[in-house]
Amino acid sequence: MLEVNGLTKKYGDFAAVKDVAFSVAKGEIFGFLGPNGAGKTTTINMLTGLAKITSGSVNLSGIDLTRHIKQAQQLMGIVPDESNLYEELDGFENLCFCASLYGLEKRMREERARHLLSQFGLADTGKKLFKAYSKGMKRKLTIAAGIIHEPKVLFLDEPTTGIDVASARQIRSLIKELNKNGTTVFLTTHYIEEAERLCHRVAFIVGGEIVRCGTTDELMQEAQRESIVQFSFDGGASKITQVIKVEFPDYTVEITGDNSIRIHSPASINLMPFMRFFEDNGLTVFEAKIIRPSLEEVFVKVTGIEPEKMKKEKEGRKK
Ligand SMILES: Nc1ncnc2c1ncn2[C@@H]1O[C@H](COP(=O)(O)OP(=O)(O)OP(=O)(O)O)[C@@H](O)[C@H]1O
Repeated sequence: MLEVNGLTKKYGDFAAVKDVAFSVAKGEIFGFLGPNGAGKTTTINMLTGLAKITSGSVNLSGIDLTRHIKQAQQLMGIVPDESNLYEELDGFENLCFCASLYGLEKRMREERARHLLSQFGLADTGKKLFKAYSKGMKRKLTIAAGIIHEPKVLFLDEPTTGIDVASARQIRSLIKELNKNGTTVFLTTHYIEEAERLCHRVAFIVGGEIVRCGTTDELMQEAQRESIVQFSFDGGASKITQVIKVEFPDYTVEITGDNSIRIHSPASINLMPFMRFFEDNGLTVFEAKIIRPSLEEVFVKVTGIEPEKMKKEKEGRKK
């Protein structure tokens, strides 16, 4: 759906985005994750025709963006981080106006506007002026406006930054729903949990460069230095630990609760011998869970950037 090669943006001598390459498949949610000033907005602006490309190529569904931007924009929904809607129009009017820009006829645009207001939980506020909306409501209406013409690809710049937790959760599930219904999504975020929960594939961007790119599973494998399995069972953990250490001397055993332990190994762990062992010792296993590293661990390992710092910087700036 989207093929990007050698994408570069220079402001004078300063390269904000350097030789970036990636592709997004149809039906994917692809995320750009990075700290302040990493080049996320600059990239999304180039991909959507809002900023001039210094060099490189972008191909959207077979259309060369540098040559046919208007044609490509028909396929795009664009949701900037700062809303571009009109303060003096109400919710319904804003949506109808956006629909008219895409050439939808009156009956169709009113139908779409009503449908979207209801889908985004804004049906009661359709007659309220945009300037009277809360931040969360503003963001939701801006997203609704971005999909008024049912785009094939939706570009979202920091969709949940600076809004309340409940609205952010609602927006994430709306994005998932849109994606389930066939919309390909490209988003930027500085929230690691958001990238982990929402995206099929993620690129880490730092200093204008992609430093890693892959599915969340692929990225996590990199931080996986050992295999870990957690067993929960109906017996005392400390007592059985001594026996396990004798029976399985090659594994490290860690007590994680009164009735749970973790087995660590540099190689992959075969569960069956452990299940048999618990059974032979008269214990019932409730759960055997493979413990994986989080995307946060991977991000810190690859970039050396502390996620909390990244979040605080951003939240501070938005206030
Ligand atoms: N118009 C401009 N002129 C000069 N430099 C710019 C301009 N716009 C952005 N930059 C610089 O380009 C770099 C990337 O900025 P960009 O806004 O793309 O980062 P970002 O990852 O979106 O950051 P944030 O999360 O803070 O929005 C930054 O160093 C920024 O200062």
